Amino acid sequence: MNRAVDADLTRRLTAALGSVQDPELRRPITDLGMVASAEAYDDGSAAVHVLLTIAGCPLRNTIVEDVTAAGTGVPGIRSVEVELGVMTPEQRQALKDGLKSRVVPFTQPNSLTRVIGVASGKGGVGKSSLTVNLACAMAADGLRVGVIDADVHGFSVPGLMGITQPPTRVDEMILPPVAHGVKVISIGMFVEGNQPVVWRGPMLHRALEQFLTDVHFGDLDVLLLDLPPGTGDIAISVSQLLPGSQLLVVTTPQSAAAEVAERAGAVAETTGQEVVGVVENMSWLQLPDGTRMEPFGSGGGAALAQRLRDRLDAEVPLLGSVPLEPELREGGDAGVPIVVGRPDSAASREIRGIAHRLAHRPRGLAGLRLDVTPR
Ligand SMILES: Nc1ncnc2c1ncn2[C@@H]1O[C@H](COP(=O)(O)OP(=O)(O)OP(=O)(O)O)[C@@H](O)[C@H]1O
Repeated sequence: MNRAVDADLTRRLTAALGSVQDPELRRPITDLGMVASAEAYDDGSAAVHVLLTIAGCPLRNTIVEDVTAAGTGVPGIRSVEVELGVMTPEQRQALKDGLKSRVVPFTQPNSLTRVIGVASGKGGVGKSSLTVNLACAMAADGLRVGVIDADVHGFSVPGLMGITQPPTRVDEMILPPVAHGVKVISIGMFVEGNQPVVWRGPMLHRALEQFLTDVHFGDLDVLLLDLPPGTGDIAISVSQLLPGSQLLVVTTPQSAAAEVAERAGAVAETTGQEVVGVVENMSWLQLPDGTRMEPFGSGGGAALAQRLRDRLDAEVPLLGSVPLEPELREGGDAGVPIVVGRPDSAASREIRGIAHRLAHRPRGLAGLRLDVTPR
């Protein structure tokens, strides 16, 4: 057959499969290792290989129907071929072990932690710098805050926070180092020196899952995730592992950057996540004579918020615009975020305002598990 894999459609298919639950185990089939492969093609067809736990699974028809319905529910996919296989004894054992240990505390019905993924369309717009500064500002405000550096290919959070010590291990549990009142975990704490991480989708998913299950953050008010730039596998994993999480989108005032960031925000359309707001970074530079220079133009943040509002049909505010300040970069290089080292600077004041608005924005119910039974 003359068809080619469509990567974007495949991501949407994978995200959609996260909504299919195994009828008996009541967990997403993607979490249970039941999806051996899933591919969507440029002719609108898709193929999903599902591994059943046992050969004569009585609920196989339900699974096939649910997978087909989830797949054909993705705009652009017209048909889904479902191939059924059976798990090997090893795969079944892994599933059983996983069911025992894999509990993500932040998705439990009684969890009060607000989880916010910080996303951007492309690299270098200041996503990581804003993540750590927002975290420090919230911690200074008395909130219990954790940060997961999910930008596994370009981890930078430990450096920005000045963390050099490795996490402490207690048996299976990992205790995150604390800096400036914030608990931080990063893949950078587990690799030797400055080695690049060359993991692909499933390993990234597993790494993130391990951070969420094995790292003991204790009770948190807010958990921020520094996501990799773009709309890759991690964004999908986050929505699957943390279905109630929200997204904060960072852009520069440049219109091209805002357009690219719109795609990152639009991932929310597929995953059903709430976009909690937009932050514009590098908005202006204050010159010594007091005038403002706008090296990256203006209006990108407001335009992006408007486009996301139209696209998602939801309220998406521009939460703030942070100026370009050399001290912000210097603070990052020194491991002392600017809100800690230079709290009176214009950038610090703006970031504190954003942190405040973010922490006090009412949390939507999208993706939350409610303890009610519909009649
Ligand atoms: N408002 C600002 N003023 C001055 N420098 C800034 C500002 N925001 C970010 N920077 C600097 O810009 C560079 C890129 O920022 P950062 O690493 O936070 O971006 P990023 O979007 O997380 O990039 P990546 O996704 O590639 O890691 C850094 O050197 C940082 O210090």
